[in-house]
Amino acid sequence: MPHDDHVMLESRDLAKTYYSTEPPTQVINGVDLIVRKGEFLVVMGASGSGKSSLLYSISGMDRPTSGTVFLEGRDLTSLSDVEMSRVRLTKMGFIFQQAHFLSNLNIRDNILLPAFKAAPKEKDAAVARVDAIMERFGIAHIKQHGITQVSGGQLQRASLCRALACEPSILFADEPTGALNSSMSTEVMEALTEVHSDGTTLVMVTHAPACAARADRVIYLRDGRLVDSRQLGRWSKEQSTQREDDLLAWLRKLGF
Ligand SMILES: Nc1ncnc2c1ncn2[C@@H]1O[C@H](COP(=O)(O)OP(=O)(O)OP(=O)(O)O)[C@@H](O)[C@H]1O
Repeated sequence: MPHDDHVMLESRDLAKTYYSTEPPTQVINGVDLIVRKGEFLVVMGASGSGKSSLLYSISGMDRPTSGTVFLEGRDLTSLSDVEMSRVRLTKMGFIFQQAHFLSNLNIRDNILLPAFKAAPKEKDAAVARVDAIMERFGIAHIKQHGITQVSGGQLQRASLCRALACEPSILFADEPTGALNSSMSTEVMEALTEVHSDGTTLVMVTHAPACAARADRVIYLRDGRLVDSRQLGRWSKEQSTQREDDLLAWLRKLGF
């Protein structure tokens, strides 16, 4: 099938079974998904429905058991581990619930690490880029701080800066606000909304309807199957309450 230039990521008949359990657990079951360039897609579903497993399988953090994943038309499932690592480093950004920063490095050096690894000969350019990103997301003043000297919201904004340091085509976020209080959560969602407005494609797993309401589209998983999808269109602050109410009504119908 020829590649459609508007498609960033596509999975076809994706399945994932964990064989470490007895009996093996099939957690993703025949997921066909298309993420368009510039789209902000949210994955929702009950706990254990397979959201993180889907995110890991489509982002090359884990290998699906069967099916295919294409990033801008390139079959990721056929890549070697080394090739896949390179794609993750240069084309993808990741944010998790916890920051996973090194405690012996300050915030800025943590953010710089992947950029230095991706292009060791272009360190000056990486420093300039990272300084600009930190300025933009309001954390330039904590550059030299250790990771225990900043708030949870600042640390997640630092995670976002690290994820953006290599200018990824697509950003994957797994419960990025899961460990934050509501004001810090809003802070991080504001930053993600900005990243999306810049044109970055975003795929985010969340349990929080208020965070999901910022997406262009929400998909719903049940027992590893994609059972429904809701198009929300572009987020705007004025319509945020209405969007959240609509989304909640849809989620309740699905048994969320
Ligand atoms: N490495 C693993 N080995 C075995 N089983 C796993 C593994 N990772 C996840 N599972 C199981 O797969 C199922 C789906 O897990 P997953 O984390 O993808 O769901 P989720 O929807 O993201 O859940 P939550 O919302 O609680 O984070 C769960 O039953 C989980 O226990």
